Amino acid sequence: MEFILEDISEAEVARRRGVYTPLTDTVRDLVDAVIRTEVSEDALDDARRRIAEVVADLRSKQMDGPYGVRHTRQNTGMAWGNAVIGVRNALAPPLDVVHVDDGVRSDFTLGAAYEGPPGCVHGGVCAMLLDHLLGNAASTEGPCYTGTITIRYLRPTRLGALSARAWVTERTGRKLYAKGTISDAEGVTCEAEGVFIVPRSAVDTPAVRWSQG
Ligand SMILES: CCCCCCCCCCCC(=O)SCCNC(=O)CCNC(=O)[C@H](O)C(C)(C)COP(=O)(O)OP(=O)(O)OC[C@H]1O[C@@H](n2cnc3c(N)ncnc32)[C@H](O)[C@@H]1OP(=O)(O)O
Repeated sequence: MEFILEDISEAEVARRRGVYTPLTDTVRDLVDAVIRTEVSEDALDDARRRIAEVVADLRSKQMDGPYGVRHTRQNTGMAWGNAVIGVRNALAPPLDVVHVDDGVRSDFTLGAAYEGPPGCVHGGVCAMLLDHLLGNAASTEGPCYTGTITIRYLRPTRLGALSARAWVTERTGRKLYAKGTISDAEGVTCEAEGVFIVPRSAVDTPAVRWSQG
């Protein structure tokens, strides 16, 4: 696992973000539209053909593997393929994670693409978001990885406007213990606790700032 130096200015990071964000937002909109469309089957076939053309255009010049986790010389992180926060990943809600006094928080909306039980968020999606947030809270001094995480689902999390927070409760050597919650307007729907570990191999890694560029 290697972090990649993207040797560009902060202004260039912002410029690229401005280019990719609307594209990813449109693809996210496409995913929602496909789930909820009720147009005729002929219209669906026509849509499929036009979308396939766009896919072929995008594939005409492509990197070999995943985007990776990049960072600038100023240590701004560019995890743009990330499943939770990726600027270029339409599968990501995406979460905009904000650092607060006691950890991190994020306000976000989950739509039809995240459904598990009827009208509710898939439990695995809740786990993924909490894993990221707890990991982000624990990664303030450098990257750390989930060792063990436990989720307790207190009641169904309805699709719609949600917020989440995470904070570190304890540190022992390379192990950071963190907790977090997802809440709707009525309060906490699920909570998590986990152990996040700064891997031996990462001790010499330059501390990438664990926030999005
Ligand atoms: C740019 C914006 C992005 C911003 C993004 C920021 C947030 C990103 C968060 C993403 C979170 C993820 O999804 S991370 C991806 C999912 N996680 C992974 O893939 C991790 C896979 N596992 C590993 O790589 C490894 O097993 C590690 C790193 C977890 C541990 O390896 P290690 O470094 O060799 O650790 P080791 O010396 O054996 O053990 C150190 C101590 O940790 C304990 N320990 C070891 N493994 C575990 C474990 N699974 N659960 C509990 N505790 C454990 C040991 O007992 C020991 O305790 P003691 O004897 O010292 O008491």
